[in-house]
Amino acid sequence: MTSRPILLGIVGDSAAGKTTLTRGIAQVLGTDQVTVICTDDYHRYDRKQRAEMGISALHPDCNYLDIIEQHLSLLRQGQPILKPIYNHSTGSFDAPEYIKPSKYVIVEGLLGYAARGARDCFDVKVYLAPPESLRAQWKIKRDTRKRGYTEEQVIEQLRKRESDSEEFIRPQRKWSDIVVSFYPPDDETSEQSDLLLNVHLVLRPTIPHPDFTGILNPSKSHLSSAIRLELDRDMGKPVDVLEIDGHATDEQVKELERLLCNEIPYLGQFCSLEGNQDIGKVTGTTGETLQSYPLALTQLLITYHMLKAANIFDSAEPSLRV
Ligand SMILES: Nc1ncnc2c1ncn2[C@@H]1O[C@H](COP(=O)(O)OP(=O)(O)OP(=O)(O)O)[C@@H](O)[C@H]1O
Ligand SMILES: O=C(CO)[C@H](O)[C@H](O)COP(=O)(O)O
Repeated sequence: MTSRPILLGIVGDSAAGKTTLTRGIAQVLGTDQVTVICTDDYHRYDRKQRAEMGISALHPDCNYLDIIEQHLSLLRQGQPILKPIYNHSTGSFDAPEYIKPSKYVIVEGLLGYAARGARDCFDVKVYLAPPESLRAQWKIKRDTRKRGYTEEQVIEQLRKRESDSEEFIRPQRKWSDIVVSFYPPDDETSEQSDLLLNVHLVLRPTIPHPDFTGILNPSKSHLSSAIRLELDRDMGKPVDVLEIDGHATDEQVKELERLLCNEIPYLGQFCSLEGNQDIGKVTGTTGETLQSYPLALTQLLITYHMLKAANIFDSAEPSLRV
């Protein structure tokens, strides 16, 4: 088993779903085994300074990318870091904290793949790319409920940041091993459809993915109404695409979970239909907690890659989680 920490990158624009995805993966791996770092902590300027300078948090010049590179490299070697803290409530910085990496380190944020030295530190790289209309809906909901903004302020911020999103955030998609896009069926964007979101997973051949070819077996044709494996192109490069629809039945989800867990039985105990209560959880429109199968399966797939990178192949025992 690999003794250094395993690093997972989760990159995407603001409110693309990084924290939501991270939470479920950390639960599967064991929260005591996971260190989560958010690269918002490496903003160079506080909120007031950014407003005065007319620079957005998405701009590389607005972030200490060199310190991110250095810290990721230290974490990968198992060394501790003194991490800054950006406080989203006050818009300024708190005293830094001393962080020792656990067995797994999840680094989520806006610009994780912008510098080569940083992206080379990751064992698994994920990029989140929901349709912009859905991201705007998520951002309005999150920023008005949890970050004290009005809806008008969030819409204006999205408008002002669009050019930086296009120039600095979206190009990072090309460095990822997996592109995750949750999307509403039939272009429907009503909040009620959150639980029924489909997921489109781009699987680049930059890491070895689980053997999903069972899906193509004629004996599994009943899966195709909700689960499909296809060949496509992403940013001009050939890729496999796994589609999981929000309306997948328990039986279809179980079959996909079996394929996923075939190589790593340890993962089996976290399958969403085998009694796991935590994976795939999302907060619904009125604050209630709901479970999404496409989200659960996405979290399982990414966890599969973390365990593979750690070289845990077939243990059913949490005791292996050193
Ligand atoms: N897969 C999903 N299904 C349903 N809703 C989701 C999903 N992912 C995210 N959301 C919604 O979007 C909101 C924003 O997501 P989240 O906080 O995970 O984004 P983020 O990328 O971490 O944002 P930031 O970088 O701005 O901190 C969540 O509060 C949740 O309501
Ligand atoms: O894009 C963001 C990532 O969450 C934030 O907007 C960024 O961190 C700046 O924060 P604030 O809204 O506190 O000024």
